[in-house]
Amino acid sequence: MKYTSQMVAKPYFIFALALLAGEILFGLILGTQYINGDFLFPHIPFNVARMVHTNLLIVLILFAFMGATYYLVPEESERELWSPWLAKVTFWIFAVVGVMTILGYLLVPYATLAEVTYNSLLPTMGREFLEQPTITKIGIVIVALAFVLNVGMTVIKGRKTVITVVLLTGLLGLAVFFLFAFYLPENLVLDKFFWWYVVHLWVEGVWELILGAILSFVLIKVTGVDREHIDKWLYLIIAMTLVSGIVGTGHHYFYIGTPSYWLWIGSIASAVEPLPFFLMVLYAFTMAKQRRIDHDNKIALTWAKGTAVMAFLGAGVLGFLHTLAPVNFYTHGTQLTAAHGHLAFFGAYIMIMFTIISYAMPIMRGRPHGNGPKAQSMELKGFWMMVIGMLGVTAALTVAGVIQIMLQRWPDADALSFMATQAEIIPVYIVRLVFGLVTLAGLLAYLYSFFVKETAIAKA
Ligand code: HEM
Ligand code: HEM
Ligand SMILES: [Fe+2]
Repeated sequence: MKYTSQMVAKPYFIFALALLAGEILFGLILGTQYINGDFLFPHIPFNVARMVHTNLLIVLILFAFMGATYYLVPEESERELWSPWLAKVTFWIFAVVGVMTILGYLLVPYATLAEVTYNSLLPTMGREFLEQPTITKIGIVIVALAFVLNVGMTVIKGRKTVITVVLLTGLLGLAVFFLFAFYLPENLVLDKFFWWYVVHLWVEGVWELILGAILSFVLIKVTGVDREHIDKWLYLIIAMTLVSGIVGTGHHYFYIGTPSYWLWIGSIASAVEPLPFFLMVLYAFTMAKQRRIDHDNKIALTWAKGTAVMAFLGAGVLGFLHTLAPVNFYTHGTQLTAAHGHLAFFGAYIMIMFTIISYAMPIMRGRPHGNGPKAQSMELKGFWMMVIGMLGVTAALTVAGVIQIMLQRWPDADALSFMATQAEIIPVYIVRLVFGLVTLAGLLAYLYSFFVKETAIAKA
């Protein structure tokens, strides 16, 4: 490791992985409740489990982004982090606030939680992904400000690279767009309109910049390809992202009470959105092919290539599937949406976390050449089990979505109700649950790889 302050990334990565285990566990609870609605009722009702599942997902990604940033920014800027102390303090603030919030969801009825946290003073609660009590949201803003300050000062005082500039732009965007979480108009259409400013402009806008920057950092390190080469690709990818992704927000404004011009704008702009994801696949594989060095950490490159492919499948292919207005008319809010949501989040943002951890963690543990072959082979098992597990979950949800549309949405007369339709799909939900268990087994194999001991001749 070049700079000692890079070590602050470690607790962020470890905590993110712990949260991931919790997230998947709650996914399995939800998946079981789809088959038996009374499972764990009244202790953990579906709506609470769902909130915990999705909130853990968002928070763990934020921890992973922060860890990745703290690791790569000193190395890119060629100087120590501006304030390692601040990075440690914000870790603990964020971790405590996060854990308290999740416990709040689980232990107190949501309405009571809103009451005791004075949601009435500044109402922000009650919307998907943004369920956090207002005080938690304020905590997130404080942590984000301290984080951006710390990283910003490091970048400004050090060497500026395309990677750090793109990363910082993405992080600033993340913080700015989160402010829309504090705006809760009474009008439901306006509420939804601005809700997407957070949700869409994060995952299909500024987070993609963060994704591109982290991917580029790891690719430079493990392939040894010239920085100039990497920079050109990164510019192209982020330009395509911003051109398509910002106006592409329109694909959420089709049938929610917004003007009808969004049907055209949203369809056309978002149809271009798969392009940057496709470029990422070309990018990762071209860099791997043109590599100048054979890094011993093979598995990190596997994760990098895997991220590009799975993000393209989840966001690009499954996103495009329902992004044109006439199609979305039938698919909106069905299991097809959930299929896309799962593979896109996993492929892009969970896998990029594994990519950077796979590269950085061995170095932070005193193994500059990566883990030994035994640990890497165990990690590879985890890779494939998680990838197959999530592809299976997604495939099952896609089938479930098609059945749902045919029974509930398509017929003009005799359409089944929502609940009657769900009852028909139960066999498919059993398949989903099985693949969910494969995903969990994959995560356990992955975590186990951290504890694999190498025999003496391991490093040839
Ligand atoms: C890292 C892996 C996972 C990620 C990234 C993930 C992501 C998500 C996301 C984004 C949503 C919200 C979907 C939407 O609003 O359309 C969601 C909901 C859900 N997830 Fe997951 N999930 C993961 C693992 C799992 C697993 C393993 C299962 C079960 C086997 C599962 C079951 C569910 C269920 C049942 C819902 C609620 C869907 C509904 O409201 O009908 N998830 N998950
Ligand atoms: C990594 C990037 C992406 C992530 C993490 C992501 C995630 C999600 C999630 C979780 C939802 C469900 C939100 C909700 O209603 O609760 C959603 C909806 C949607 N996404 Fe994505 N997405 C990504 C990229 C894309 C791309 C590139 C496209 C288009 C090409 C796209 C098209 C859509 C559409 C049309 C919907 C609305 C579905 C509906 O009407 O029910 N997404 N996305
Ligand atoms: Fe979107």
